[in-house]
Amino acid sequence: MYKIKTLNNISASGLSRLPSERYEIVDELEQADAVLVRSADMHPIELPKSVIAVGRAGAGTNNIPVAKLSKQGVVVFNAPGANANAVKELVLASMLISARNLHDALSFVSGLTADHMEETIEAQKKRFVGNELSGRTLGVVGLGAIGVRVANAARALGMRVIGFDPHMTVEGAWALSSDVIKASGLNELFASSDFISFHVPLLEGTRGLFNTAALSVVKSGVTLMNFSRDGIIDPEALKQGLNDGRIGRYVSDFPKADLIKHPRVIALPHLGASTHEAEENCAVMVADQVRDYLENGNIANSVNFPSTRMARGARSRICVANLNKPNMIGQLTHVLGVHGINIAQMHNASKGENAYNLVDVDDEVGIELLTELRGIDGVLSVRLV
Ligand SMILES: NC(=O)C1=CN([C@@H]2O[C@H](COP(=O)(O)OP(=O)(O)OC[C@H]3O[C@@H](n4cnc5c(N)ncnc54)[C@H](O)[C@@H]3O)[C@@H](O)[C@H]2O)C=CC1
Ligand SMILES: O=C(O)CCC(=O)C(=O)O
Repeated sequence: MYKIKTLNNISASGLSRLPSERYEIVDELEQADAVLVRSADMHPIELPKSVIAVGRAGAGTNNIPVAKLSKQGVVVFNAPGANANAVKELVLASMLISARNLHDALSFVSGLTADHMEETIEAQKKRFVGNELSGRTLGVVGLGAIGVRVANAARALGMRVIGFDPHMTVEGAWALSSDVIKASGLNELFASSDFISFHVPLLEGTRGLFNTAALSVVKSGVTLMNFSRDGIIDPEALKQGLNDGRIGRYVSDFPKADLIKHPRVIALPHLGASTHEAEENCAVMVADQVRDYLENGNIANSVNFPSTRMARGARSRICVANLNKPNMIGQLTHVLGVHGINIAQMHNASKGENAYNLVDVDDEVGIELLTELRGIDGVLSVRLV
């Protein structure tokens, strides 16, 4: 029986992919083989040795100590693109809310009384006159699963779209509307946009991507949309821009106590991926991936280990995670040879500092062999499935 611990609400459709004859959702982390998580902060959590996989039912993995888990051979999965449409739709909503002053208009109406209501509305509506999106420029920072969808949807609304992503994938480039202008750098994007939307992961290189230097080049009154992570926007630059009006609106999915009441701020409670569809898509994708890893050792959409898949072709499968350094395969196969084990089929792949091997064998595999494999310098984990 595999034991799964959930650290957040995981959609029932996802959990139903783990059949109850073979899977149990447990209360105690100490018993778990795998963890399913959304936004819970896992940095302070010490995972027990029993946990071999973490499935993030979402895109961002900055809430997970990925580098530390890699050293323990724990495979971290996410669900790339599974919630991208939900975020795209909220970005479109936030552009419309900002451009038509809907946030202020709604609170104006909710403060009205029945007395002279119609006259008051007709007299006051000029306070909320807005702009149309068509013809305005949207800058998209990060053209991955979400950014590409946002850029294409904005083009369909008649906007001019300029994008920046130094590491764009070939798939992303194929999916992006050919009308989207490629910015030569962030400054060009910042200087020419009426709306700027951020869709990058929070990494050391993206922390404070929007800072005082960026503020000095933006168009006055620009709308910033942050559905990425709080750390992407430098707090001092943000406050300065909001107070002097260079930032006309800041729409954020990551509210900060000192800014939630600021008249130029529209703060949402991290709602980007909160649709039934996205929650289901993410949970199903990540549950399937974790299941295939637990049962077959296959890896798909891991952020720390390479995608590695091999159809089952023999009696037993040995799964070895190791550091990506010379002579690891030589040492593994040597140990198998010493134990008289013939390899039926084998697959090796690497990703950054880590590598992973699936080794199918027809002979019986004893505990001594597994212990010897675990003893090889650079081996992170060994499993028999
Ligand atoms: N508000 C919410 O509920 C949600 C927020 N997110 C956030 O959005 C982020 C992006 O999500 P996806 O588009 O699904 O991820 P993705 O991995 O498909 O796309 C991220 C893109 O950012 C690009 N990038 C990285 N560094 C960059 C830089 N310095 N400048 C420009 N581009 C850069 C990458 O090349 C990649 O194409 C996630 O990491 C997460 O933090 C994602 C889903 C829901
Ligand atoms: O699960 C959620 O609601 C958060 C989604 C998110 O931020 C992400 O996928 O990166």
